[in-house]
Amino acid sequence: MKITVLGAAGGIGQSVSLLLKMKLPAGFKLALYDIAPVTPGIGVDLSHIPTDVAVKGFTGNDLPLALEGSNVVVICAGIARKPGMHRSDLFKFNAGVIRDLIATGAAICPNACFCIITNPVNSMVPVAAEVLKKAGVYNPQKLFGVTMLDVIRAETFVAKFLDRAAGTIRVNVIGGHSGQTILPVMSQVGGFEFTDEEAAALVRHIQDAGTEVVDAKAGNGSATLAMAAAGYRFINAVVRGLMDEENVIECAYVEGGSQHSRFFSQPMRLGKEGWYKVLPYGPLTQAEKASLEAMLPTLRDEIRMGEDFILKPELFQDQPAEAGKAEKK
Ligand SMILES: NC(=O)c1ccc[n+]([C@@H]2O[C@H](COP(=O)([O-])OP(=O)(O)OC[C@H]3O[C@@H](n4cnc5c(N)ncnc54)[C@H](O)[C@@H]3O)[C@@H](O)[C@H]2O)c1
Ligand SMILES: O=C(O)C[C@H](O)C(=O)O
Repeated sequence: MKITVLGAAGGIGQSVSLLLKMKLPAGFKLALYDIAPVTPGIGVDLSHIPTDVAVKGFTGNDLPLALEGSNVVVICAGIARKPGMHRSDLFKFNAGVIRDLIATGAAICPNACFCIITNPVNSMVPVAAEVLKKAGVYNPQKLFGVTMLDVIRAETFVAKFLDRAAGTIRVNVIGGHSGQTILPVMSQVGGFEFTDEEAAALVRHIQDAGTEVVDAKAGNGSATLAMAAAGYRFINAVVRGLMDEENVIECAYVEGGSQHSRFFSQPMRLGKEGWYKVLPYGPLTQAEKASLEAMLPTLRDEIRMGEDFILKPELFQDQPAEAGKAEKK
């Protein structure tokens, strides 16, 4: 099996590539691509780690070589937030990056699973879907927005709050990956009932965690290391599904599993052909139902923006590639 990381020279790209090189099963191939000319060197560097995962870095015009024969394509290419920015401020620049990378993926490895980390995830996945559709190769079961970072944050913060060992708590996070569209389902955390105030404080922390990192890094990027850990957990789940392991369940942002919006994040079973069954996340409390209803207009607008970028490109011609609004809480 072959995994390709696009944006592999970046903060997430290098860290997730290290995890993949160290943890993928023997016999796997790992291809790294980035426009940064250092990428072949990153491949050489990683190749000195004693695991039986063959790794090679590509740059420039060699994107097709990096994608050739790929089963899983991980995309973390593009720009990241600086303090004061909303994820949607990355839209125009990153939408162009996703459009071009996915177009090549559609031509070279149309049957791969495409896992999109690049922000704003809520809009980048619809961009990718429309490009794949135009190319006649769209399979909704193989296109994922990676929302796993919200899940690992939720699991970390809740375990700490409950004074439980890290890694012993499971939390589903539904919706999308920006501000109020991130909805951790606190009412379904096994074995504990939060008060409304406790649940609201934990939800706020999870929703604001990306901004917390952006502010703490003070202009030098956003989350990379926790994202790499989350990315590895998700890619590993996709791979285990492709290898026909049973009962592989994670949350991801996909098309076709929800009545709420065209794309929606929720728990799902992964298998030989990508995800194949979304799973219930349990009954929501009144407060959670209200939060879900409140997020839907934003989520649907962010989805429409991604679709329009491909279907109505004229709408975007006069916009600057990067604006600078404050992140909405
Ligand atoms: N889904 C999530 O939960 C999540 C979490 C953290 C960050 N992100 C997003 O991931 C993206 C990457 O973040 P980062 O911190 O690694 O950024 P980074 O700037 O460190 O790395 C981005 C890399 O992309 C490369 N790149 C740019 N255009 C490219 C292209 N056309 N082809 C190939 N490579 C290209 C750059 O050269 C750079 O190496 C950002 O959009 C960020 O907002 C998402
Ligand atoms: O917040 C960001 O811009 C990066 C990422 O989406 C995160 O949640 O950390």
